[in-house]
Amino acid sequence: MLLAVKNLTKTFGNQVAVNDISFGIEEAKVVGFLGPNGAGKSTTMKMITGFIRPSTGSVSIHGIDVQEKEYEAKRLLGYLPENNPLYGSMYVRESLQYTGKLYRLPNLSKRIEEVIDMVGLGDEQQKKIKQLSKGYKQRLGIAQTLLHNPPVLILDEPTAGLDPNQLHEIRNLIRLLGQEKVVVLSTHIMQEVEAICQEVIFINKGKLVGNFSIEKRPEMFENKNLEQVFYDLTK
Ligand SMILES: Nc1ncnc2c1ncn2[C@@H]1O[C@H](COP(=O)(O)OP(=O)(O)OP(=O)(O)O)[C@@H](O)[C@H]1O
Repeated sequence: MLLAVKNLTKTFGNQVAVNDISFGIEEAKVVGFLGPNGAGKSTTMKMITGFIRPSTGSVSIHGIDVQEKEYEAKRLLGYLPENNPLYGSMYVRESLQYTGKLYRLPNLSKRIEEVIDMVGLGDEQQKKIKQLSKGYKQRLGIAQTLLHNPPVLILDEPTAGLDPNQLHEIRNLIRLLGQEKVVVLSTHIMQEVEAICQEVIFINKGKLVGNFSIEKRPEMFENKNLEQVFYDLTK
């Protein structure tokens, strides 16, 4: 199993933000992680990536437990948090060098060239991060998640706030990445899910309420579109 999430629960005080969520992903694909505001998506993603500890439950990547073997597991994961924090005063390349050094990557310059090319940052690579538009900041965020070439990517709202052209390009990139990696992404745009995801996971009020392949939607939900399915599963 590339990604196995078992009985994950997170409580904050007396609020249960994530309530006994389990799922597994066996092969490279793009999986949409969907649910209303406050459903527990970001909290689940933070637990998957070892960013916060679950109250109970476990996550493993390629069989490596994220809590027990944090550093080993993190090498297999790329994480783009919501509102990805970046150092505005760093240059684009400098920030990739910094991330690459944290991972102690060999042949770092060559790898930086590759990811700059992959995410389409070429024309902006000489700039300082604070000079980049939102779309290019997202591209840099994705470049950072790709640098160590992990088999699992967790992307929290990677297309939020992008213009239509940037949306198109970032979606194409995610689709391409999904051919060789597990990509779990959260989004509120159902058209985006139809366009790039092979599987969806719905959560509502901290609980998993649906997990199915996009292909099966018509037969499972009487030809309802994904927005109607979203409404039915989370109302
Ligand atoms: N550090 C925290 N302390 C207390 N409550 C928190 C904390 N982080 C999240 N929560 C609560 O947990 C619940 C789930 O939040 P989460 O951010 O995971 O939802 P989400 O599905 O990602 O929402 P959105 O779509 O709005 O980003 C919310 O009620 C939120 O207020």
